[in-house]
Amino acid sequence: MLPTGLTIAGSDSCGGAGIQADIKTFSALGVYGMSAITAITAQNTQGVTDIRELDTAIIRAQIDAIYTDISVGAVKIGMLSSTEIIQTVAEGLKSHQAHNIVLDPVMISKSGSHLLRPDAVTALKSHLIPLARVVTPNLHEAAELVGFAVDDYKKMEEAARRIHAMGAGHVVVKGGHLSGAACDVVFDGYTFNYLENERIDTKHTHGTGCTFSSAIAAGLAQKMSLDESIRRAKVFITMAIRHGFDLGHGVGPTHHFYDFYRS
Ligand SMILES: Nc1ncnc2c1ncn2[C@@H]1O[C@H](COP(=O)(O)OP(=O)(O)O)[C@@H](O)[C@H]1O
Ligand SMILES: Cc1ncc(COP(=O)(O)O)c(N)n1
Repeated sequence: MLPTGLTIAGSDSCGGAGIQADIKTFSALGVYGMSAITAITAQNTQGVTDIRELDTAIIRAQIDAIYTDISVGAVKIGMLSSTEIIQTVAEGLKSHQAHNIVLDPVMISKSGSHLLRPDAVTALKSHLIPLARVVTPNLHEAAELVGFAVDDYKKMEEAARRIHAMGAGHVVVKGGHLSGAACDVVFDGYTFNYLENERIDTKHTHGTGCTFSSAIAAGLAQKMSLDESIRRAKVFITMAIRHGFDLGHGVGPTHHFYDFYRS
């Protein structure tokens, strides 16, 4: 039996982020990928041109269809778009006693489009953060969650502390948007750890957050410890960025299958 992972997220038509990035990541790391799609984006490497939220009944039906038949090793949550969708996903996961939930609190695409309505941040905090084994905000998302600018290591630590107090098991505040090293702050409720890596000089970072969070979920599905899952995810995202490529005319994707194609 392969370990199994479920992504609950939006579809990215150009394949670098969202559901598509998550399933590629699961597959590259040896996990059988499944999906519950929350919204469809018309998107390319230059931007998002349209978004359709799916109705909550079909979102809940996808979650129920999977959990009533299949044992799910870990869940990655990405784009949720609205308060109603957040409530539906939270109720669905609770009713199936879902475990190993990795919450990437996706808010704005790299090209600047809202993937979460600004009024839905409160619902994300009250309904989903308490269900998460780990939450992985970038600097902007951390700032929206805690209400102050997060732009240096001290503020990343303070933000991690506050998000942990909202009920998350672990918090990883990603430093992909810092100047200098690509260093993420990990907080387990007691101590801070730093995942440090040199910054790769590239503009092709479409889907980095999606890929990193689904790589953490893949590790949990494979019964790795959370710490080990986070460390392997950091290696995976670094290598995927290193092999990122020039697709389209804008911000290209990372290469999820860099290792497979090499061999
Ligand atoms: N240029 C880069 N070089 C190396 N690592 C990066 C780079 N950009 C992002 N990362 C890493 O990729 C992961 C995703 O972070 P980030 O890009 O901040 O997420 P998001 O896509 O949510 O904005 C983090 O581990 C971050 O440190
Ligand atoms: C459907 C969808 N979900 C998430 C993202 C965020 O992408 P990134 O990981 O680059 O911040 C995206 N662009 N599209």
